[in-house]
Order: sequence, then C-alpha cells, then structure tokens
Amino acid sequence: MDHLKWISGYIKPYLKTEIIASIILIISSGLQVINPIVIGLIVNNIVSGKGDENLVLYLSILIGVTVLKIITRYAYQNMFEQVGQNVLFDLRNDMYRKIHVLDFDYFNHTRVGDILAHMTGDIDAVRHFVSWLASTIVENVLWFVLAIIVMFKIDPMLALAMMLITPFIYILQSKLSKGIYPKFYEIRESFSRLNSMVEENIGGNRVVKAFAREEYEIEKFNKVNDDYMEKNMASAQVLSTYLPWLEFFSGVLSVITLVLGGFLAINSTLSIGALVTFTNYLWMLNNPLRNSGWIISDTQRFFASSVKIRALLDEPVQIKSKGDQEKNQFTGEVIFDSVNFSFPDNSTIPILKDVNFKIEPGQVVGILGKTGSGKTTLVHLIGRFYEATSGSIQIGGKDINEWSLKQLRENISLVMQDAFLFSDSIEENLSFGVDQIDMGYMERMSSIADAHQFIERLPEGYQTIVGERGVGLSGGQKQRISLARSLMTKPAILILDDTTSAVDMTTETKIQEGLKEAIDGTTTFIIAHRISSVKEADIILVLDEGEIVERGNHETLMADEHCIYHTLYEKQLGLK
Ligand SMILES: Nc1ncnc2c1ncn2[C@@H]1O[C@H](COP(=O)(O)OP(=O)(O)OP(=O)(O)O)[C@@H](O)[C@H]1O
Repeated sequence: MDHLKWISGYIKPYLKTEIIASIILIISSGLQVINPIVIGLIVNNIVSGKGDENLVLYLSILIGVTVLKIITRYAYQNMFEQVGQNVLFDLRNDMYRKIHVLDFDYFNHTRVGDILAHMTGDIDAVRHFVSWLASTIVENVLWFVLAIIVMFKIDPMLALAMMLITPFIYILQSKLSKGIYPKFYEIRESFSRLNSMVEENIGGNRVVKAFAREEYEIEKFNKVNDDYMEKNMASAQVLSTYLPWLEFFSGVLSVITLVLGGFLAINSTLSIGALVTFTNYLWMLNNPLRNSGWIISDTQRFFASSVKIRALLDEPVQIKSKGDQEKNQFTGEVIFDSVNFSFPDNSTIPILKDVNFKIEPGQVVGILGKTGSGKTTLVHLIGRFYEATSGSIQIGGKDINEWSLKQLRENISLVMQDAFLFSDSIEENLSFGVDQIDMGYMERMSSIADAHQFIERLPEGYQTIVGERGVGLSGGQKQRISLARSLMTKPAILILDDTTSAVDMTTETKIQEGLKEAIDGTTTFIIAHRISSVKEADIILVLDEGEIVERGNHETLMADEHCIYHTLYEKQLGLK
C-alpha cells in the first residue's frame, strides 16, 4: 500500500488524464456486459419461435458495442501509456538529480551496476505498473464484479454456485503473492550483481587482458549468470505451482455453468437464452482468474523494484547545503582548526589527526607525504566532499558550512588524481565548469597546461571527440586537459592532486612556469610525490599518518638534515 501511495504522488500531476482514462476504462468494462444479454435475447427469440423480430436492432447493438469497445480500449490504453511515460520521465529525472546530490561516501559503497539496474530494469517495472498493470487490475476486477452482479440478476442460484470457488481463488492468490515477492526481490538483487559485474569487466577489460584472466572472469560471470537464471527459475517455479490451479478453478466455472445451468434449463427453470448469456459471461469471470497469476506476479515485481528505487531516492544526504545562494566574493583564505577526520564506515580509524594551518589568499601550499598519509582526504575536506569529524574549517573568512555547496564548489577547482574526461569534444570538456566559451582564454589555459600544442595536432583540434567513443589520449594528455579545465573557471582556490604525476619532468617544469602567471592570486594546493613539484611553494606541509609532522618552505625544511623532507629531497636527487 505504501508503494501505491508513493507512486500516486508521481501520477498526481497527470491526474486529469488518469481520471479521464479511468472513466473510459469503466465505460469500456461496462460495455462487456451488453453483448451477452443481447445474444441471450436473440437465442430466446429463436427458441420461442419469434424468429427475426428485432434481429436487426440486436445485431446493430452487437456491432455498435464491439466497435465502441475497440475505440474505448484504444483510448484508455493510450492515455495510461502517456501517464506511464510521463511518470517514467519524472522518476528518472528525480533519480538522476538524486545521484548528483549524493555524497562521495555513497559512491564509496555503491556499485555503479546497482544504480544502472535501478535506472533501467527497476524503473521499467514501475512504468509497466502505471501504464498497463494498474488499469488491467481495475479492468479485471470490474469484469469479475459486473459479471457476478448480472449473473445474480439472471439466476441467483447458478451465480451463487459459481461464487463457491472464490475462497479457493483467494487462498491461491494470497499464497502466490506471498511466495513470489521474495523471489522478485532476489531477482532484482541478482540482476544488480550481474550488471555490476558486466560494468566492471568492461571498465577493467585491459587489466583482465593484461593478466590473461579472461577465462577466470568468464567463469566468475557464469556463476553470477547462473545465479540470476536460478532466481528466475525459482520465481517461475512459484508461478507454475499456482497458475495451473487458477486455470483449474476457472475451468470449474465452465463445468458448473454447463452442468448446473444445463440441468436448470432442462427443467425449464432457466431459459436457453439465459444459459447462453451465462456462458458468455463465463469469459468475464474466467479471464480475471487466469490473468490474476500474472497480475500478482507483475505487481510483486513492481513492489520489489519500488523498494530499490525508493531506497535510492530516500538515501540520506550527509553533506547538506546550509548557506544562501547569492554569489559572494570569495577569497582564498583557508584555515583548518584542530581538524580530525574518520570515514563514516570506519569511524575508529583516524585518517586526519589534529590538523591545523592557516593559508592566506594567493599562497601556494605544497602537500607531501607517504601514500595513504591523508593528503587527498585533506583537500577533499576543503571542497566539503566529506564533513570533518571534529574541529572547524574556515574558507574565505567564513565557516565552511555557511557557504552554499554551489558557492563553495564554484570557487574551488579540484583536479583529481584520476583525470576523468567525458566522451565529448575537447572543447566541451574544457568548458565544463563555465557558462560562456571564450576560445582565446581556452587556448591560453590549454597552453599553460601544455595541452594546446597536442590538441592542435589532433584530427579535429578542439572539436576532437575523446573518451569512449572518440580518440584515445595518454595519461599525461588527460591530466593536462583536466588541468586546463580547472583553470578555465578562474577559481579562488585551486587544488592539484598529483596532477602532473603522469607527465615528464620537462613538461612539468613548463607547466609550473605557466601556472605561476595563471594562478597569481589564487590559493593553490599542490599534492605531489616529487619535491620538484612543491619546491617553490610558500608553505610545504608534510603529512605522516594523518598528522602534519613538518611545515615550512623549501629553505627552512632543508635546514633540518634529519627531517622527512630533507631525506626525501636527497633520495630524489639520488644522494641517498
Ligand atoms: N572511502 C574510504 N573509506 C575508508 N578509508 C578510506 C577511503 N578512502 C581512503 N581511505 C583511507 O584513508 C587513508 C588516506 O587516504 P588518502 O587517499 O587521503 O591518502 P593519500 O595520502 O592521498 O594517498 P596517495 O598518495 O596514495 O594518493 C588511507 O589509509 C586510505 O586507505
């Protein structure tokens, strides 16, 4: 019921169409009652020897009703499909929107394949319910109820005899309903696993090939595929247990009509015409019974899919935007005051411990430290991708929570470790964060990132499509485009997370020279493993197991021969 209430919220904007379609559906179902009565009248006329009296009228009614039934059925099916498609559109939009507000943390725990399964199979189960299933349920219930009412009017005893089977039908239907729901839930789970596996294997196909693990992966896939097949077989098994019984009871109705109805007709308690009418109504009773198995199964599929979709839509967002939306001048001051951080799912393991620093606008900060020491996590806190567990962070003179997320992130450019480019033209990739494209500026930023020259050499220059459906780029080329993209937004704070790790030293020096001019006035955090990348920074922070263990500039840090920085410098120069 809860799921019905939820989906009715999505139907509400299209209530007018839904109501008109429902009225047409009721009329169409009502029309089903007429023809059996008319056929009964024709038969009675023949039996009583009245012959073709009113035959033309009766035949006209039969034809008229049949045509009307076709028209009304076409009309309401079309209208319900329209509502279904609109609901599908809105739901897909809401899910897509939700994906964009969910935290980094959600994606740390959720497989992409799961989300894709919700956005395809699950959402289609909902559309199927709104477009077809809901109206089929109403239609079948109407047929059944109308047939019973009319049958009671014609011959209460025969109708009552037919009603005797309804308790059995009810028991069968509720058993089927209870039995099939968990099966569908398991199918959806298994389908998500299957999806994730395909998605991971396509993404990681190079690793699979490099390790010659194709057979192993195929075997792994076969297991998941087997599981999916088994789950489907299990649901088919439940259906095949109950469907023959529903079929059997619908057959019993025919037997009752023929045996009891025949007996009553022989005894002249029931006219032949009434018996023929009864036999014609059998279809209105039989069909809902036969359909009920599929209807219940599809409804449970809708419920199982709704659970998945609603779990995504209701997923709590930890990082909420509290501030106002107006565009504020943003200075690049960054203050960390006793900041501690642990990941929500691993709250006992501290990742950052008592981090304190104050960075003035325009300063360049180098962050060094062993792998896993917390460098990336630290800069992720600046963009509020995670919330500090304790302590406070001030950006641009305000507590970080007082900025709206939009304001904050529009003023911060983060070049991530893995340079991700969209399957689009280079121009589109570069202008991702800006509203208006200024080609001159784009080329200048690309030159600073040492990307302009190689872009110009590509088949279609800035219009070249890159990524999945375009040309392939080297790791260093992707990094350079990604750096140019971040410069395009003229951020107050620029964060470069190992951005030049894949470029050679000469290119790195060239980029550094260009950056000096481009980032003038921009607070810049440079995470690096090479000392050459941070040597010229105003402040260098050395992290070790989440703590800042050394700080200063190149000269002051080099003064201490025993410090980590000094040792690292000598190692990188090959002196140690
Ligand atoms: N989503 C996560 N959930 C739990 N722990 C995580 C998560 N992401 C990172 N960690 C852990 O946090 C610690 C710090 O990771 P972080 O990525 O900040 O290190 P890093 O210094 O940037 O490393 P690298 O130089 O290799 O990029 C590591 O021990 C890592 O295992």
